[in-house]
Amino acid sequence: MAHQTATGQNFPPRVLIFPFPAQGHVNCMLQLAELLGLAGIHVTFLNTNHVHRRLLQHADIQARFAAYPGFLFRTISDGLPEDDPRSGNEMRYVLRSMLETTKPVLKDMLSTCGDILGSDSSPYITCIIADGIFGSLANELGNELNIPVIHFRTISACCFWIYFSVPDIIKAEELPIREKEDMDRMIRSVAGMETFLRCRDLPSFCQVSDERDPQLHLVARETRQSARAQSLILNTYEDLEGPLVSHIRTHCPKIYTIGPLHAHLKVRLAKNVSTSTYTPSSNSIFEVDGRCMAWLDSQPFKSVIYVSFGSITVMKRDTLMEFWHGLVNSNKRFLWVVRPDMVAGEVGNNEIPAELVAATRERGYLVGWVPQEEVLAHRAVGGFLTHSGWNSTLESIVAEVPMICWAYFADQPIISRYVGEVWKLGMDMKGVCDRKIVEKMVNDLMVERREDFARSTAEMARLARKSVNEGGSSYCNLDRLIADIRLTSMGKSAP
Ligand SMILES: O=c1ccn([C@@H]2O[C@H](COP(=O)(O)OP(=O)(O)O[C@H]3O[C@H](CO)[C@@H](O)[C@H](O)[C@H]3O)[C@@H](O)[C@H]2O)c(=O)[nH]1
Ligand SMILES: C[C@H]1CC[C@@H]2C(C(=O)O)=CO[C@@H](O)[C@@H]21
Repeated sequence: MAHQTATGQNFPPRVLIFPFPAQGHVNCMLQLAELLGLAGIHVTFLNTNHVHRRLLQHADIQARFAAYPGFLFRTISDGLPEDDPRSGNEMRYVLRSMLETTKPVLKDMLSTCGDILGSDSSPYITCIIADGIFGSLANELGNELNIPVIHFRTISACCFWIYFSVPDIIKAEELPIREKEDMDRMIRSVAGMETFLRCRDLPSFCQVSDERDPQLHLVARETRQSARAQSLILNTYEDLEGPLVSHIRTHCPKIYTIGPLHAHLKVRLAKNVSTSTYTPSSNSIFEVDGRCMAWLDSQPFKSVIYVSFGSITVMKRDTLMEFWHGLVNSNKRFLWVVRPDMVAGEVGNNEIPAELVAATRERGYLVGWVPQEEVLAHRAVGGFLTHSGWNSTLESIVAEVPMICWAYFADQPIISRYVGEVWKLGMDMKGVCDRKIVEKMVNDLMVERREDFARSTAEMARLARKSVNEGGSSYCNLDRLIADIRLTSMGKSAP
């Protein structure tokens, strides 16, 4: 369905997709972009210069997205110097910088979008799908320019709901957390989580000792902005987070749960005749090293624990060494992603003990970045030691791989609580890292409790597959989203 401008010309809808510039956000927003592209919607995907340069370097995005008529990549500055670290806790500064600098630039681009953000066949942005963490910025732009705004929040519904409930938690005097307080203290004021939410499970930005903490207020404020957007997209599925989504619906009535997006995309690509000749490939901003797949091929069935802490985590060398000793002492085979920028530079002894080197040579494999979906789907992988990023969690669920969760920051502590306590898909190590705990948990996951987890992971994966296949909740919700984008685009014309 095309929309008609004041001059009577017909153009297809054009959606501007604008992710926060981190792997976990860009990844699933590119998956959504591809799904919209498959439906014939024209997309302008707006990356920061930094992310776009890395995507061009490490992924085949240009060729892949050229298959979708009207698909455009455009870039914008994140306001930081090129050599800014953009990892670990520094990511908070990327967010701050963008909230401070992006709006006027983007407004300018949108006001002249016939040239900059559009193409001849669809010159105007008819709908904005912005990362929900840019909630206020997107809503303001939408209001000023009269463009409908949809938020896509790339975190789990459980984390979204806690951010949304921050005013209630403060009102109930359950935040802030006083110094030296018992982190096992229960938080009772988040609806639906009364029986299992402890201080230590709160997203890191909520674990504050001062209720005026700017980080706390930033995430709460941006999250609440989603109630003012036209609608909200979540990368989750009803059988996983339905009860939480119902709570969110009391404030944000129009929600599309369309995940797990990576599995959803696979289903829709397989159905599409014109794209069935190619398989979905990487959206990586790191160089993918696929050589570990041959190593996995030579390992026994479900014998390998896969270890990865995602794209942002930075840890001290001491923590890395605890993981390493724990993995080696578990006597299990391991495949471990150690990004070149993952270990915080520390002066000191950089020598690796001989027993670790020998054991790693015998039954381990260290690599800078892997094709994670393929790794998790490999028959040799029997467990995942993860930082509990939301994409990794969904990928593990779909692959039926049980998890050990070591949370680093942001939404990860609440995801790890859900994995361990609610969904029973693995064990929650939280932020503690001790070689004895690593060794014990790896053995529990891979041996002692293997059968229990095999049942729960198989069931949750079955429900995930059901949701993204024809007739499933995520499948139907995506169709609804596409229809709504077409409808709201009608009548939208030049700015
Ligand atoms: O060697 C690797 C390691 C990871 N990945 C992929 O990288 C993505 C990582 O995403 P995620 O697991 O969500 O972790 P982060 O990169 O840490 O993502 C950020 O964004 C997520 C979505 O908002 C949040 O849930 C996280 O807490 C936040 O840190 C996943 O798709 C992985 O498949 C690879 O392809 N190869
Ligand atoms: C650096 C973090 C700021 C917020 C982002 C986020 C979110 O709540 O949307 C989750 O984790 C991090 O990627 C982002």
